[in-house]
Amino acid sequence: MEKFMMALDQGTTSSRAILFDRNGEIVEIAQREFEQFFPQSGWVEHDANEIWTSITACMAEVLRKADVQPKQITGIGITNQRETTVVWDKHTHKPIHKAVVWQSRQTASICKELIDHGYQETFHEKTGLLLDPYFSGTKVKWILDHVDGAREKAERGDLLFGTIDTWLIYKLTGGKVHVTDYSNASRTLLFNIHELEWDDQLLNILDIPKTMLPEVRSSSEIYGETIDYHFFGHNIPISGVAGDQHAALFGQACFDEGMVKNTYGTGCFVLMNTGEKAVRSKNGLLTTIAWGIDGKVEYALEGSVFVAGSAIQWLRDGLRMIKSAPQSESYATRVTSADGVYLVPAFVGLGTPYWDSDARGAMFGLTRATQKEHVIRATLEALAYQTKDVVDAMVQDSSIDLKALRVDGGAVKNNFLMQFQSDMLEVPVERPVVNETTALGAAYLAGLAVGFWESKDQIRKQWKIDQTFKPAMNSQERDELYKGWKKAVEATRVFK
Ligand SMILES: Nc1ncnc2c1ncn2[C@@H]1O[C@H](COP(=O)(O)OP(=O)(O)O)[C@@H](O)[C@H]1O
Ligand SMILES: O=P(O)(O)OC[C@H](O)CO
Repeated sequence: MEKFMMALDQGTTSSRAILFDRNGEIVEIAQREFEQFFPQSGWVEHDANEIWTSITACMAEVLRKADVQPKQITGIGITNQRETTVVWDKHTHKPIHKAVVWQSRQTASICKELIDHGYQETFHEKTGLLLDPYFSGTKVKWILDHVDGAREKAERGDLLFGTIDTWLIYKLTGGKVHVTDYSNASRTLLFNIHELEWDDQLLNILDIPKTMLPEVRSSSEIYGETIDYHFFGHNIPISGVAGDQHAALFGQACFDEGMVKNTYGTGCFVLMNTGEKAVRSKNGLLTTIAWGIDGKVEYALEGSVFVAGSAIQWLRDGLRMIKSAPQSESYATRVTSADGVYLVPAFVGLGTPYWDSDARGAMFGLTRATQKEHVIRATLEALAYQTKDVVDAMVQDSSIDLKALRVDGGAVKNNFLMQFQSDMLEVPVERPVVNETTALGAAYLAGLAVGFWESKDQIRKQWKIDQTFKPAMNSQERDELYKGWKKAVEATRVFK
């Protein structure tokens, strides 16, 4: 009987269940979108129960579509939108508030207060992160401060906290297992990434009881089994967990120090493997745990760009210049340049390396000759410029020269973007055959723990290139274009 691994990829806008075979190839996919809640300007929330039901629906659907029985699933790997925060009652298993999503800015004033108290350095030193509403710690505090009676319940030990991986494992195991992995813990602002434990000082500052926190485990081991009624009478081991960007780094087989991947989805997330060294950034990068496996953790440097593919959605839904995201490519290639137009998509502020949450989007260089083709091209180019900003910071911080960039995510189908990216970075851009690298990474982590795959070497061999884009632009043109981008970003930041 043929066996498979199942990956659950719980993303910001949709949930997916994907079956992989032993070659790391996709057998079947099921996907469900779920509702986004925007209760106030800048706030983003999800219904954690809807996330759970979307996942169980995907699990059932993928088995049905592939005509695969639960007993053919050797293990489950979970990967998730990171930082998004759920707090639930451990007796009823019910969330006490909507999940506060990573994009949500509702804890901006908590962060500002902590910065004013001079805590930035303490948090940065211990967690590798910044005091920004992006991370979970201040979201947990916000829920405890805002939900009636929550703090008393938390202090009595009745509430549990989890990122989405933790929430899904808890539900899949019928409330038996409350765990997370190193990669997800390293995004909470509560975890000491050097000592590898929850940090009492940070918990005190944020007033979060330790009893709420999950146990932190490696990214590849058996955490527990699904209870049988979720799986039609069969218990399946859950054996791999990683945050989605970390799983993508793993799925791209970036196992060696200096290897870099960029995922072009809603945002762009660039991660560089820095091996067993936690490199401290001087340029606004985050230091994060890539994964824990084989008894040790490895680290990564990360640059987070908040708006990337969502700028293409804005061209489609906001400006109505295109009918679909792929159409952006044909418009962009109808002109030979953006003709001096720059679009800075700082719609929710700027992430790495600027960390300017007050910046807002802007367009520069317009003339009477500007056409929509130029605007569309400038928007695609902005994804590549933002990536270059991050990669330049990474090279400086790590003193490692970039040899190639491995890419994945929805927007990498855009050949114009990939070529322009290679031109800007002056290195080959490598697009793999399997674009669902995040899910593949989770499947690999889970598969290694249950012997479905033998070793990282085997995985390395399974990684295959679909297309390599090589730099073709002359250096003077490139430097001039990039100089214009830098000027545009500066001007954007002045206008607030
Ligand atoms: N051909 C394309 N060119 C440019 N952008 C694209 C293209 N296809 C998809 N996208 C963008 O990619 C994003 C979807 O990628 P995906 O990896 O599914 O994102 P996420 O996991 O963040 O939801 C969308 O924001 C969409 O605008
Ligand atoms: O759900 P995605 O793919 O947009 O990823 C979200 C990131 O994990 C946020 O840090």
